[in-house]
Amino acid sequence: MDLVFVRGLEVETVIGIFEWERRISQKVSLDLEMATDVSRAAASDSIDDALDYKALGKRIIAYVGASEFLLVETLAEGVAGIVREEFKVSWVRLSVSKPGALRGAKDVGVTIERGQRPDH
Ligand SMILES: Nc1nc2c(c(=O)[nH]1)N=C([C@H](O)[C@@H](O)CO)CN2
Repeated sequence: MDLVFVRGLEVETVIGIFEWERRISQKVSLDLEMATDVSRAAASDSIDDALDYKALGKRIIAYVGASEFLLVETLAEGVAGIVREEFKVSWVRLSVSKPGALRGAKDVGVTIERGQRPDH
């Protein structure tokens, strides 16, 4: 199995369960790993045969930036759905973190996996 990954994708969005959080934007950071087979793209050297991380990143930035979820769980599920349905990805592992949301911790958040992970 091959992977295309995106690490540390930072987006400003409205997110959080507290009243003060509904009035501000906060930074979330996303890490994605997506199953793919890079051999066709490697053979053709064409972006048309590749899982385009630029197009994917732009779509996620637009989605996350416009969202107003309470929980990082809901945001993660929404992003995973877009990756799987719009970009035809069979398996994705996705972390959404909210840096600084917990005093004393560098990072908090969730990691989810969706879809069938291909055999190695
Ligand atoms: N499992 C979760 N726990 C918490 C979340 C969340 O989204 N998922 N959110 C909060 C607050 O919004 C917090 O981030 C504010 O600092 C608390 N726990």
